[in-house]
Amino acid sequence: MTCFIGVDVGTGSARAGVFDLEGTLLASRKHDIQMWRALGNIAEQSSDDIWQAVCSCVRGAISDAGISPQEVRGIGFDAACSLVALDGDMRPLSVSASGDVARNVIVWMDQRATDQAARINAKEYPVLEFVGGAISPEMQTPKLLWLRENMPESFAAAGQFFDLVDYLTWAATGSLARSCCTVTCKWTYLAHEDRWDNSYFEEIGLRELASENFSRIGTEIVPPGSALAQGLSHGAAAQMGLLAGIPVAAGLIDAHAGGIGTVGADPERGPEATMAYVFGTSACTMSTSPEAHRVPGVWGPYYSAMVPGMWLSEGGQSAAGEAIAHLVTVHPASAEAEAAARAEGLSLQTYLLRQVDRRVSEKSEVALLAGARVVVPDFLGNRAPFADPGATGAILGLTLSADFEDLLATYVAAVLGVGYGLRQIMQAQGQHGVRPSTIVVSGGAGESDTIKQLLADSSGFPVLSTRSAEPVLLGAAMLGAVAAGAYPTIQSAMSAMSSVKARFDPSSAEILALHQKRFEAFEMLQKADQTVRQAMVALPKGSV
Ligand SMILES: Nc1ncnc2c1ncn2[C@@H]1O[C@H](COP(=O)(O)OP(=O)(O)O)[C@@H](O)[C@H]1O
Ligand SMILES: O=C(CO)[C@@H](O)[C@@H](O)COP(=O)(O)O
Repeated sequence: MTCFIGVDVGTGSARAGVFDLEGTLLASRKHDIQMWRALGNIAEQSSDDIWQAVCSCVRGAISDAGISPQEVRGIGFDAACSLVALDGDMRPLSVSASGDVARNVIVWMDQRATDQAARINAKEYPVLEFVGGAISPEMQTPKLLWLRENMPESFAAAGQFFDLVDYLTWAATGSLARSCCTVTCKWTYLAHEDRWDNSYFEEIGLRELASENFSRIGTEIVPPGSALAQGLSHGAAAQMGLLAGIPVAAGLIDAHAGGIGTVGADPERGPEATMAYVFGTSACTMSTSPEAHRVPGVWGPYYSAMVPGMWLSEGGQSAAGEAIAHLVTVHPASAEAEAAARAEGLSLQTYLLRQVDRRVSEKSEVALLAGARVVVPDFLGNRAPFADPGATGAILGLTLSADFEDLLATYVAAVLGVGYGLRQIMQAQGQHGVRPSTIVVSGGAGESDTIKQLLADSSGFPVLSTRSAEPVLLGAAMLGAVAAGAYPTIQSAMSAMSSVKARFDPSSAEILALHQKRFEAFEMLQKADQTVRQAMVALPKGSV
């Protein structure tokens, strides 16, 4: 048999899947990864912990698939866009105020660099035109500047700074090559001109990186799917239970792997008409077009960062699945629901979804269970379309009810809030020429048909699901298949390995009218958040 392995490292877990040449999933494994959180939206991880989780998943998936290591012909990686620091001997280098060497990863959602991002955005650097008009504190150059300013010894001692997926491919092969996807989307590399912008680094305060010719952040920039070095190293092969020398592909950011794993599923429409919605801890909208579109607040346009040769516009919601998880966990009925979920061997969210399904005859009627509760899930700021990292979450329609039905109302309202955020991004993109006609969903929070119907109704766009239950992992495996030469291009792997399974059209006019009203309430509440925050800034320090 000819098999490919896809590895996906999200915010909360690492997963590995074994796929055949047609993209059928033979087996997968998941392993949670550790995260340290602290006040001020600090979020740190350990690259060693992540690597161990990856190796354990790969070993487990091969064993579950019942295949021999000889049958694995290629391996591809994707990961959330966290920043990894290694010292001159390529060992973990702490990025943490705790000094703990294990904490050498600044997670993408960490907002320590908010001031640095604001200072960068106060000037009109040309590179900002290729990140939606404003750099986000989630991206790497503000984070590097934070390190330079707050931990100068660590900054100086660093041997390499990697985006997480480039770290993983280095750990697998020893190659220091960076994927064009990571450096373009998160590090301000200008892929359409094949260059870094020296003056940007010199002016923002990262002069050293430019004067060393970018040797610590990437000098060899390669397309995703390129075969790296001599393939899997002996050391990595032993840890994964694979053969040394298997082709290893340059990787993708996780959202982009979700895009590759889904947007080719409908070959008649093509990637341009189909937008990927990758709904996990965060949510990302991935739209491609042959020409560059500048959409304020939507990241990009990024050249060749997802589908080769196409421009990418990337909208996002920093807290999506995470916002839903947060709200249901803090609800008074959560302990009771957790216990019931545990008894059925389900996660709390899956249990709630099953309970919701039991209460309606049509999926679209689930929206009625939210009653007058409206949620704005901007708990980690608003990534798109407002590029406002200071935005906060809001909830309307609270009463003294604290029972299970009230928890279900909060759950449904939170899912719909994510859907209305998606609708706002679609509207903003549409005004600037990015107009996909359907949305294809991937990610752990978007797996169920009920959620897909709610997304179709709340956004107003038809939603597709793919045959693969694990499209993000599939996207990573496609990279492995391309690196192995099983497919000549990513596009050919996309159309051969994925296909559409089902379509969810927006529901009846009556249901859509309900969503229109709820969307208007959502926007009112979001506006109130902006107004209140502006008022708070005017108050004397310490009074709030
Ligand atoms: N039924 C559900 N309803 C809502 N959210 C869900 C559901 N199932 C999982 N999630 C959310 O999906 C997220 C995990 O998705 P996943 O794609 O694995 O994330 P990541 O790749 O970011 O680690 C979590 O935030 C979890 O709370
Ligand atoms: O920022 C990006 C994509 O650009 C993601 O890596 C980030 O949102 C994290 O994604 P997940 O929520 O872990 O799937």
